[in-house]
Amino acid sequence: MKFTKMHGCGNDYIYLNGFEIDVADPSELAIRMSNRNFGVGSDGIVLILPSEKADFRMRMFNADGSEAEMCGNAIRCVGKYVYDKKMTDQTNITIDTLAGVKILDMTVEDGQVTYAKVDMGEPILKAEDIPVVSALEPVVGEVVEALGTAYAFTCVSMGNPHAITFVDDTDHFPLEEVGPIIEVHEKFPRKVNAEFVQVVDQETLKMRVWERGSGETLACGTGACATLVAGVLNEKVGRKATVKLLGGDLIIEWDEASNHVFMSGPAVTVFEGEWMLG
Ligand SMILES: N[C@H](CCC[C@H](N)C(=O)O)C(=O)O
Repeated sequence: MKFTKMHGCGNDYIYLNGFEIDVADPSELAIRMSNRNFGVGSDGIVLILPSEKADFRMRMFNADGSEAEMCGNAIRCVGKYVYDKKMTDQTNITIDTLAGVKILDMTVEDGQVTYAKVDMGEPILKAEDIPVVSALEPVVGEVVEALGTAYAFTCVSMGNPHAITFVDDTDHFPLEEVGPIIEVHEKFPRKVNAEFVQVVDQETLKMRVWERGSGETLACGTGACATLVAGVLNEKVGRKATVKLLGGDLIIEWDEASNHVFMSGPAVTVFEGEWMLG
């Protein structure tokens, strides 16, 4: 089975063409292909599929096999995939996801997509829709304890759940210890992606992320969007900022008039491969 390895800011996935192959159990396949020793190695897999509602549809599975509602870094790569492989000749396309239909505006250089701006839709702020067990509305300052420390989280969904807290120094934050505890905390009925954010200035945030189902990744597109929203709700940043991640930078804007969040960032194809393990 052919696959394409791509990444957005180092958040790397394996892309499978659902127009050509049929994957019987994508959850099980995600676990095997994502394994960095016995498989290809990735943060998960992404299926590119036909759609009745949009130009294409995507399904995304984390490294643990769980299916996520949406993936920001992956959707930019899906746009690149379908354009570069001439499945479309349009640079403005729509992609259906479990979080709804998203609109991409792609940049082409030398005949290939290098960058995309994605309309990620409106942030979801009601506790029950995120979901998070909280009496707060919006959920700003929900305290969650981990290893004896009380963290004040702001919770936002971009179709998938995020919990954001602000720290002094992301480079030296014990993410490997704290992240897994927050991910599965009882306050998050569908688990959560946990973002740890350092404010550099009114237009710049540094973020590390412990992703639901994948652990620490080098970047999280939906997480960067949720982080910007949390930054605005906490009056720490303006409505447009650069989110600096371990794997690269994303430009995020929460447009006041439309209430939509826009994410801009790169998409890279690393290699094409052949999966031999069934
Ligand atoms: N782990 C996430 C899905 C991938 C999100 C992230 N990689 C992105 O770029 O948005 C979740 O279970 O909600």
